[in-house]
Amino acid sequence: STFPLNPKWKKEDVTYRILNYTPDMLQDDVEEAIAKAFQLWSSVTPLRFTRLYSGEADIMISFASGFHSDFYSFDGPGGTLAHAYAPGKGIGGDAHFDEDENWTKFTTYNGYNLFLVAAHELGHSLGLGHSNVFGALMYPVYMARDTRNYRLPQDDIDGIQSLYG
Ligand SMILES: O=C1CC=C(NS(=O)(=O)c2ccc(-c3ccccc3)cc2)CC1=O
Ligand SMILES: [Zn+2]
Repeated sequence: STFPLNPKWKKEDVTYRILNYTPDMLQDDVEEAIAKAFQLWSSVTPLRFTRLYSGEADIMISFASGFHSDFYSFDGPGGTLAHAYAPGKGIGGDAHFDEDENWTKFTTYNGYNLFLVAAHELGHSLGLGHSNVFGALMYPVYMARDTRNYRLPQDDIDGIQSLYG
């Protein structure tokens, strides 16, 4: 399902920028997790994602804790892990990750896999809502799973292609 009014990017070239980093991971691992999350979506759509290193990108990615100058403050460890805004100007498309979580590149049970959570949140940044299909990437419950050669579930492919196919 998609957000009401079905906002989507009206272009195929979408830019992103990583504004800051979590101390939980190597910067290279953060950049790789984000790039791989974007690749999941670009591999099944005409969308192309370009990383910017300054200025205003469509999708601004940041780590923050507690209040971080939007209306959805984070809540410390646990609870909300991240949130993202549907496509649009300004904060539209942006994705925020709760720095009070333990972010990891591995599939462990005492941390959240950044690639997996980013892939989910970027689904929202592209206009997807939640799926009711258990195991779908856009299913609203985080489940640790092997991410080494993770493939986008069919429900998520159908969802994104209904917007950008
Ligand atoms: O858009 C939002 C806002 C906050 C939510 N709660 S969350 O931050 O605890 C969250 C829960 C599950 C996920 C998730 C689901 C499937 C795969 C990867 C992550 C991401 C964030 C759920 C969510 O998707
Ligand atoms: Zn979600």
